[in-house]
Amino acid sequence: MSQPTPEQRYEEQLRAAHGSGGIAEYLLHRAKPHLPPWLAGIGTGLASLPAHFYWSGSAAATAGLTLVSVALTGTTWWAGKTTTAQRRLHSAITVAASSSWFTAAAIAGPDSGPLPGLYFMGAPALALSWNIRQILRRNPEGGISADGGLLEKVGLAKAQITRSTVSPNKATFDLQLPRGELTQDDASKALPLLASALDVSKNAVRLTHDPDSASRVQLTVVPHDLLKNTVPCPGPSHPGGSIADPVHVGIYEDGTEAVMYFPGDPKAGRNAMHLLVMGMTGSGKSEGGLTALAEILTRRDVTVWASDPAKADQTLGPLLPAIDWAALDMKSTKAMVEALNAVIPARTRWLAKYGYKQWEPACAKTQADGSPGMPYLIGWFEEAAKTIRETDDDVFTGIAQEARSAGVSLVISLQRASGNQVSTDTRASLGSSWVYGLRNDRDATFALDDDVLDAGAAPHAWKDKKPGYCYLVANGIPETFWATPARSYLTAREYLDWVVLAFDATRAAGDPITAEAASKAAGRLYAKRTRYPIPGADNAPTTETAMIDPSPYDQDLDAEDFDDQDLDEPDTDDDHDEDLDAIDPEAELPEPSGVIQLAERPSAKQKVDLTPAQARQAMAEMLDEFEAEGRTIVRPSDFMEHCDRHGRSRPWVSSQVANFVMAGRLAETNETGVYRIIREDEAA
Ligand SMILES: Nc1ncnc2c1ncn2[C@@H]1O[C@H](COP(=O)(O)OP(=O)(O)OP(=O)(O)O)[C@@H](O)[C@H]1O
Repeated sequence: MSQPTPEQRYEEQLRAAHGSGGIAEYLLHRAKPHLPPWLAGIGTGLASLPAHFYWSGSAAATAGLTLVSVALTGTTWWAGKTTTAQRRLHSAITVAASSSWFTAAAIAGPDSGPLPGLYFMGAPALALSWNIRQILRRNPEGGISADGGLLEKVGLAKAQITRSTVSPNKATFDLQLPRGELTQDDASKALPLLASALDVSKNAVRLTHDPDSASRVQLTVVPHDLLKNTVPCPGPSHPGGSIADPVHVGIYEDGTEAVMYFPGDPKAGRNAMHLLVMGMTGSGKSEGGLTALAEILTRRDVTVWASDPAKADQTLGPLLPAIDWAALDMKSTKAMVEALNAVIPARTRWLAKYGYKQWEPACAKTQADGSPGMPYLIGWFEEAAKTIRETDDDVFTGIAQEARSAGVSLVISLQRASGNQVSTDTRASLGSSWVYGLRNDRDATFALDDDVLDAGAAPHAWKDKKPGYCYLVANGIPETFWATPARSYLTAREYLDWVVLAFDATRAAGDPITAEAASKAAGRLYAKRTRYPIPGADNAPTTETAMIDPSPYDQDLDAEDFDDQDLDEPDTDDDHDEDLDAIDPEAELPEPSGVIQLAERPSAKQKVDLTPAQARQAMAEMLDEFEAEGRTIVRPSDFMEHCDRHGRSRPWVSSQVANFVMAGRLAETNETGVYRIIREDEAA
C-alpha cells in the first residue's frame, strides 16, 4: 500500500479531532497547525526583554544587531530563490520586520516610543498572514499548487513550482525537481498520470526539458482542444516567393503558424530538409502533403518530381500540371530514383563551379556567365513503402545522405516507418518528420525520437479519429514546438486548380543540368514524360519534348528496367479513347472562352529573322571584332548585349560560348564566367 502523502496525513489529523474529547480539545487540535507563527511572534517579544537588559546603550550591540538583521533578511531572500516569487517576498518581509523590531527593542527597550504599538499590531498581522497562506495552500481536492497537491499524487512531491503563467487555455509551470533525487525523465514518466489526474487528453500535457539543467523542466497544460475545427488553407503565404521562404502548412494550438523550410540556411545554422511523412490510413497525411505541395508550387525557384506508384493520380491529380515529373507507376518511380541519384553529382558540380557552398535563391537566377540558373528540386514520394518494398530497403539512403549538398530535398510518405519498411540508415538520414495519427505507441517510436515522446508527443492518441492533427519535428522548428500538436490546413480542390493555373507563369522550368543527368539515367521515362495540361488549356496529357536529346543515351538503358512501351499509354486509356470517338472532326470549333498564356511573350525586339546558323556566324564575327579591338578576355555578358539583336535567348548565347570553348576559340580562366580569346597562331 502506498504511503499517505503529507497532505493526506494532515487531513487525517484534522479529522481525528472529531472522534474523541471535548470542544476545547477539538479547537486546540484545529488550531495546532496554525500556532507556529504566533509562537514565533510571542518568542520575539519575550526575547527582546533580556536583550534590552544586556545590550541597552551598547554601540557594539547596536551595530551587531543591525548587521545580523540585514544579513538574516538577505539570507532569506537568497534561500527563497527556488520558491515562488510570492513566498520569497512574504518570507523576506517577515524576517526584515521582525529583526528590525527586535534590534530597536533590544537597544531602546520594547516599551519605548512606537515599539509596543508596532509589536501588538505587527506581530498578529504577520502571524495571520502566514495562517491565511497556510489555509489557502491546503487543497484536499488536488490540482497543481505551488506546494504540491497534485504533484505529490503523481510522484513529484518534492518538485517546486518556481514560476507559473496562466492564460485562458494554457498553463505553464517551471518545475525545480529535487536535485539528486529526480531527473527530467522521472518527470516525463509522470505525464500520463498528470493527464489522468487532470482529466484531460494525453496530448494536453507536455514537458520541455531545460537544456541547461537536468533538474529543471517546464510543464504545459492545454486543457481544451482548440484545433477541433477544420482549418481551411488561407492561401499562399509567399506567392511568387522563393522556396527558401517558409512553407506554411497548418497552425499550432496556440494559433502560431506551422511552417517548414526546405533549403538549408547557413546563417540560421539550418541544413536542407529531408522529410518523413507518417500517419495511419485516414490520418490526413495525403491532404497535408497536398497542402504543402500547393504552397511549394506557388514559388518561383523550385521544381517538383513526385511519385505515387500505389494510387497513381488519385492523390496528386489536381497538382499534376504543375509537377515537373510525375511518376505514377512503379517503373517510372524506379526511373525517378535512378534519376535523383544521377542528378545529385551533376547539380553538386554545378554549384561548386559557380562558387555556391549549398543551394541558395541566387542559384535559380541566370549566372554571371549567362548560364541558366538551377532551381531547387524536391523529390516527393507518396506511398513510399511500396517503392521500398519493390526495390530495396536502402533505396532512399544514398539520396538522403547526399542530396542536401545538391539543392535537393527528399520527402517520403508512408503509413509506418518500422524497421521492415524503412532501413534505420534511411530513417536516420531523413532527419525531419511530420507525424500524423498512428495506430499505437510502438508506431510512434518509429516516427519520433525518444525526447519528443518524453516531452509528451502522443500521435497514437489521435489514431485516424483526428485527421490533420500532426507533430512537426523538422529543421528550423524550435524544439518547444516539437511536441505541440498542430493541424494541417485542408485545401479545397478549387484552390489546388487555382494554384496550378495562377502560378503557371511564375513557376520555374527544369534546368539543363538536371535535365541532362535525368535523361541519361532515366532515358525516355524522363525525357518523354507525360505533361499534364493546365486546366482549361487542353483536354489531354502531352508528352514532354526532350530538353536534351535522349537518343545517345537510350542505347545504354536497360530495356527491362525502363522499357518505354507504355510511355504513350496515357493516350490509349479507354476512357480517353471514348472521349476522342465522341469528337466530330468536321464540327465547327467553339468560340474560345479565354486565352491562357503559357509562357512570357517574346519581346518585339527578339523577332529577328536570323537562322540559327546565321546567328552562330554573327557570334563568331563578334568574337573576331573583340579580338581586333585588342581584347584578350571576354565574358558571356559581352555577347548578351547583342543577343536581342540576334533574336536569341541568353541560354542560347551561353551555349555558343561553350561551343567556342570546345572548338578551342575560347579558354576558361581561373575566374568563373571569364574566358580568354585564343589567337589563331596560338590555336595552331
Ligand atoms: N487537415 C484536415 N482537416 C480536416 N479534415 C481532414 C484533414 N486532413 C484530412 N482530413 C479528412 O480526413 C480524410 C482522410 O485524409 P487523407 O486521405 O489525407 O488520409 P491519409 O492519411 O492519406 O490516408 P490514406 O493513407 O488511406 O490515403 C480526408 O478525406 C478528409 O476528409
